[in-house]
Order: sequence, then C-alpha cells, then structure tokens
Amino acid sequence: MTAIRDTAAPAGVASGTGVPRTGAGEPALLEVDGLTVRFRLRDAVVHAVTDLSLTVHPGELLAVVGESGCGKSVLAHALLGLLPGNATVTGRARLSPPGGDPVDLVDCSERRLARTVRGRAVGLVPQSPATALTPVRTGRQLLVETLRAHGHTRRDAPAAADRVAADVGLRPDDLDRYPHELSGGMAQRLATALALAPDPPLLLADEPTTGLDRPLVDHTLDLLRRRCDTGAAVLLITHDLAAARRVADTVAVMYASRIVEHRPTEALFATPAHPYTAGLLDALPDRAFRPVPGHPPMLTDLPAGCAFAPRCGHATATCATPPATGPVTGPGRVACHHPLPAGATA
Ligand SMILES: Nc1ncnc2c1ncn2[C@@H]1O[C@H](COP(=O)(O)OP(=O)(O)OP(=O)(O)O)[C@@H](O)[C@H]1O
Ligand code: NI
Repeated sequence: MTAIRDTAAPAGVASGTGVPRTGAGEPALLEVDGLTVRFRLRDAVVHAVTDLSLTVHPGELLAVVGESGCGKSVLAHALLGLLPGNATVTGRARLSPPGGDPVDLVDCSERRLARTVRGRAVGLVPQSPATALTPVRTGRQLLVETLRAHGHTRRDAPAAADRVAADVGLRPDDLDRYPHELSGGMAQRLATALALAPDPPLLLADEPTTGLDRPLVDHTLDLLRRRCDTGAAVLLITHDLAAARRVADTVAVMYASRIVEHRPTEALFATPAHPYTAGLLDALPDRAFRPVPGHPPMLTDLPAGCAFAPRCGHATATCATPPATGPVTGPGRVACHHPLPAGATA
C-alpha cells in the first residue's frame, strides 16, 4: 500500500492534449459497464473491482491511476479473461474491433478470447514482464514467432522484428539475448515490443515504463501517444501522474476498486473534483509534495459508504452512504457527495 510515486517527474512536464479525441457519434472501441471482480479467499472476499464503467474510443489514450492495490491490474486481466479460478467477474465489457464482430469480453468463451482477442484485438504489456517472458527463447525468437502468428511471412518477419525492437529502443543485438540476460528495463521494452508487434487496435499497458530511465520513459510514452494519433487506443495503467498528464486524453482515478473521477486530462489536473484526486495532485513534488494522509482500506473490509471518507477532509455524515456517480463541469464524472466546487456543478 505505497503512496503514488512520482519521483521521476520533472517539474512542469509537458501537458497532454487535454481534449479527448472522442468525436461525438464515433463508435466506441470498448464499453465497460458495471464491471465487478471478486476473489474468493478461504475466509474473506476481495472486492478488487466494483461497478466500474468506462468507454474508450479509437484514438484515445486513457490513463488509469491510483494507489497500489486499488484494482488497476485486475481490471486489465479481467478484460482479457486472465484471472485465476477464485475470481468471479460480472458486468459487461463490449469490444467492437474495427472490421470484426463485437464481443462481450466478460462472457466470451476462452476459445474465442484466445483466438481473436488476446494479443490480436487487445494487446497486453504485463506489469511484471520478466516473469511473463518464455525463458527458453531469445527476444528475437519470441518476436519473430509473434509476428509469424499475426500474418508476417518467414521472409519478412526478421526485419519486422528489428523494426518493432527499434521502436521500443532495443538494438538488434539486444534481441539475441535470453530473457534472463536482459536488464529489467530491457525486458520491459521487449514485452512492449511483443504486445505492439500484432498492431492491436487496443493496447492495455500495465506500468510499461517500470525500470526505464527518464529518456526511455518519455520514448515509451511518446510511442503510445503516436499509436493513438494513428487511430489505435491505449489504456495506460500507471502510478506516474506526470506520465498520465504528458500523454493521456482522459484520466480515470481509481480508489479502493472503484473509479472515483474520470475526466479529460487537463480539466482533471487543473480542477480536480474528487478530494482523492486533489490529494494525489497535492502529493506531486512540483505541487505541495504532501502525501495523502492515512492508508487505503482493505479490499476485504470496505466501508458501506464512500471508501475514501476516513481519509477525507470534506467528509460528513452523508458519506456513510455510497456516493452516486454524477456530472462535473464539462465532460466527465465524479463519485463524491462533496465534489470540489471548481471542478463540479453539484
Ligand atoms: N488472485 C487473487 N486472489 C485474491 N486477491 C487478489 C488476487 N489478485 C489480486 N488480488 C487483490 O486485488 C486487489 C487489486 O490488485 P491489483 O493487482 O489490481 O492492484 P493494482 O492497482 O494493480 O496495484 P499496483 O499498483 O501495486 O500494481 C489487491 O488487493 C490484490 O491483493
Ligand atoms: Ni498492478
């Protein structure tokens, strides 16, 4: 349960575009509605994702931020059918890939997920790539196999492998190493290359800049941004608010398994509506550098009302009841009984 880390962020980072590239009427690529994930333990239930709704449009980079353990990775794994057997997933997650049939990722068969979704329609950069990489193949073998599985010929796959590697900042000879011979940052870049190789219309990138130095962080973020500028979509999971600000169109803030605020990037950074968002921003080194007081609740023992209330300076008796998700000034939503006035209409 560590606080949001943002130590690598320089003051005054370049801001993102702020305006969602979400043309009205443009069909959504992903529509998540009421997604809920529970893990059964022997004597408890983990409320990992609760009633989560969001929409991602082609060309959109959505950043999902929040403290460690709030449910970000479980969200990504739920969308790909990668959760273990003690998980129960309810709700809907409709994926409408360009040129393909829409599919509900929640009640999709494992066969269909494996054949048409994972890696193909939806790529994943896993949070711990070193453990996800097959140890007995070199980076080049892994990349060539992935490219071959997605339509490249035996002749053109090696050159394509070098190109994808260069995109993520790996040199051709880095590809001749086995995963255990790679540094953490190199393994991270190889995992990103493997996820990007099939050119998926939606990429779920779970902390893709872990272990990278600042220039490579920026290189990777810019690579993700460029994908969106050419029509693909990215859901970027990150602790790094400066990274989110640099490249995201919209930012969803998760707290204790729920999205508490989801708005265009610039609006969220300029006028946070949820006190938790305001707290995260205050924790930034180029702002007050003051951590959010207290700790997040256990996901096995969530309060009946607003889960942030015990840490919130604005909490009142009303907060013992669950807050509805409501509108803010401009596009976006906040789930709070007492949204901050600059960002909210209520
Ligand atoms: N297989 C599992 N069984 C039980 N609980 C689980 C399981 N997988 C994850 N959890 C719990 O679900 C919650 C959300 O975990 P998740 O990995 O999504 O957090 P996160 O937001 O990605 O955190 P971090 O930023 O540290 O990666 C945590 O409380 C975690 O312990
Ligand atoms: Ni995670």
